[in-house]
Amino acid sequence: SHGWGYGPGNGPAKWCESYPIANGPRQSPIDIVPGQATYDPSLRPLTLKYDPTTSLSILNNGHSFQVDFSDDGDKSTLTGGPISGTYRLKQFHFHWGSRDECGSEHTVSGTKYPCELHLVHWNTKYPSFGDAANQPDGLAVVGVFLKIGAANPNLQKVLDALDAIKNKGKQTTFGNFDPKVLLPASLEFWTYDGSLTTPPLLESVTWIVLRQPISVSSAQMAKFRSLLFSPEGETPCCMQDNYRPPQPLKGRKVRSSFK
Ligand SMILES: COc1ccc(N2C[C@H](O)c3cc(S(N)(=O)=O)sc3S2(=O)=O)cc1
Ligand SMILES: [Zn+2]
Repeated sequence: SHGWGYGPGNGPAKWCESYPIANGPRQSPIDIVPGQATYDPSLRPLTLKYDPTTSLSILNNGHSFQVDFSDDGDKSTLTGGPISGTYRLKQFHFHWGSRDECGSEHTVSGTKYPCELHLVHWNTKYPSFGDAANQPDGLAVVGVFLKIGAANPNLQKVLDALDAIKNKGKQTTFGNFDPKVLLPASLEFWTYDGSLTTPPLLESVTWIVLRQPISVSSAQMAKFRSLLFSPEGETPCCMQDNYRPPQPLKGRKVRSSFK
C-alpha cells in the first residue's frame, strides 16, 4: 500500500491526508529561536539513568533505524527536567539528510544539523507505551543534535551494526549498549509541548532538546546513508532525508533550562 514516507508522493506535505492532526496545534519539530525562549528557573536538572542490560535489538523500520530497550521495569529512566514522575526508555533512533547541510528535524534559528538523535521515553503513570502514546503527557523525547567534526567513537558500535540491517524489516540483536555515551557533556535543554514527528503524529510528546550537540564525522554520516528504505528484493532506495521540516509554533512557549 501507499504508506507514508519521505518521498515526493508520500512525504511530510502529504501526511495530513491520512493524519489530519498533521495540522494540529502542537506539532513537531519546530524552529527553536534561543532569543525567544524563556528561562524557567523552576525546571529541574535532567536525570537520565540508563542500564546497558536493557538494550535488546536494532531494527530497520523502513523510515529510520531504532535500538529497542526492554521497558518492563524502571532500569532505564528519565526523570527531572520539565516532567513529573518517571518515564521509561523505549527506543532511540535518528533522522538525517542526504548531505551534511541538512537532516535534523528541530532547527536552531533556522540552522539545520546533519543529524538528530531521539531518545523516546513513556510515562509510567500509564499501564503501557501504547496507552501513554495517546496521552498529552504520555511521552518525553530527548533530542540531541549531531554536528560535523571529529569521528564519534561512541557512535561506532551503532554504525557497525548497520550492515546487518540494510533493508526495511531487518533486525539483529544489540545488547549491552549504554545510550548515555551518546549524550553531550552539558544537559542544558530547551523544552516545549509537541508531537511525534512521524505518523501517527500524536500530540503526546514533551520535547526536551539538548543545547549542546555531539560530534559526527562526514564519513560516519555516509554510513547512515548506506541504509535502505526498501525491503530486500525491491529497487534499492537510500535511507536519507528522513526528517520532517519545522512546524508552526501556534502560540506555544519554548522554555530553557539555562540563562
Ligand atoms: C500509538 O501509536 C504509536 C505511537 C508511537 C509510535 N512510534 C513510532 C514513531 O515513528 C515515532 C516517532 C517518534 S519521534 N521522531 O521521536 O517523534 S517516537 C515514535 S514511537 O516509537 O513512539 C508508533 C505508534
Ligand atoms: Zn524521531
